Amino acid sequence: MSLTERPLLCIRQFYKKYGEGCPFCTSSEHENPYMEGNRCLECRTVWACKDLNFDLYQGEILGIVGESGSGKSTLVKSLFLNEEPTYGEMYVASYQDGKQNVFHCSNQTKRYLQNHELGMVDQNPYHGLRMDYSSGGNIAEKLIAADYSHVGQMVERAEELLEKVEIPVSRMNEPPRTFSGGMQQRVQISKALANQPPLLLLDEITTGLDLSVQARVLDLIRTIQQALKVSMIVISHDLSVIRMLTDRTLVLNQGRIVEDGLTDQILEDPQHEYTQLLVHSLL
Ligand SMILES: Nc1ncnc2c1ncn2[C@@H]1O[C@H](COP(=O)(O)OP(=O)(O)OP(=O)(O)O)[C@@H](O)[C@H]1O
Repeated sequence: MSLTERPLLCIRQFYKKYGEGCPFCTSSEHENPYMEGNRCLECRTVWACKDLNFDLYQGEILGIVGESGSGKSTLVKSLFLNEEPTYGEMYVASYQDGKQNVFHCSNQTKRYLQNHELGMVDQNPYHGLRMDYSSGGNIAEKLIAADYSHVGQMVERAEELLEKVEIPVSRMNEPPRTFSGGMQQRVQISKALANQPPLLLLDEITTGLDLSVQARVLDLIRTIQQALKVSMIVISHDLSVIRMLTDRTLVLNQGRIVEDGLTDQILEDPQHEYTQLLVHSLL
């Protein structure tokens, strides 16, 4: 894969706390005696993400792996601009030449970025789709948000997208609630791709699916990535998903990045004790 020199996305000094914080837990020391995991024993604030820094390059698939509670969902919600970080910077190369911290933008600008620059597939299709709209209607909603107005063009684009995710176009008028879990995830993927975002966020997208259905969804993601060269961030607790999809991986533990590197290297020769436990399935 050829990576351009300039990252598509930069995250700097990203922090998210739930709670007020206190002088005991705001210390940046790694071995803070007032902390139990990511929770402050004094004020009970949870530091869900602490000092995260990373870049994502054009066409790259970056994995973020960690056990339950390590901060993955908190991070991805902020990357999709649905949640304010406590502190931090996010730069998107295609917006203001990558010079504006988008966390500080107005809500209107954040909506613009969600509609034009970002796509998100939620672990729960009930959060990502309107279950009572038709599948085509779900895609049309995203197309309208991305400034499409011509009905014929929207129908054509919805058909094209459903074909891409292997949903029969004949089922375009059916609501996702009548679909299987794997089909619902595929409708979510087609909706997320509708505005041709340069960056797609995938949050635990195979959770709750049968193994064979999981394999089909993962295959589809790979095919789409190869065809469209869209950059992706894949959040998962499942190393087989990370192994199958990603080029590079960040390992999150209690809100901090404890290891990062090429996925193959991390899986074959993990350096950090936590990654070693994760890789050897001891967590
Ligand atoms: N709204 C909230 N209020 C308080 N604490 C929260 C809130 N949301 C998340 N947390 C805490 O932040 C930490 C990180 O949670 P997060 O959901 O980001 O983890 P995760 O890695 O995505 O876990 P999972 O895989 O189980 O979804 C956890 O300790 C969680 O309890």
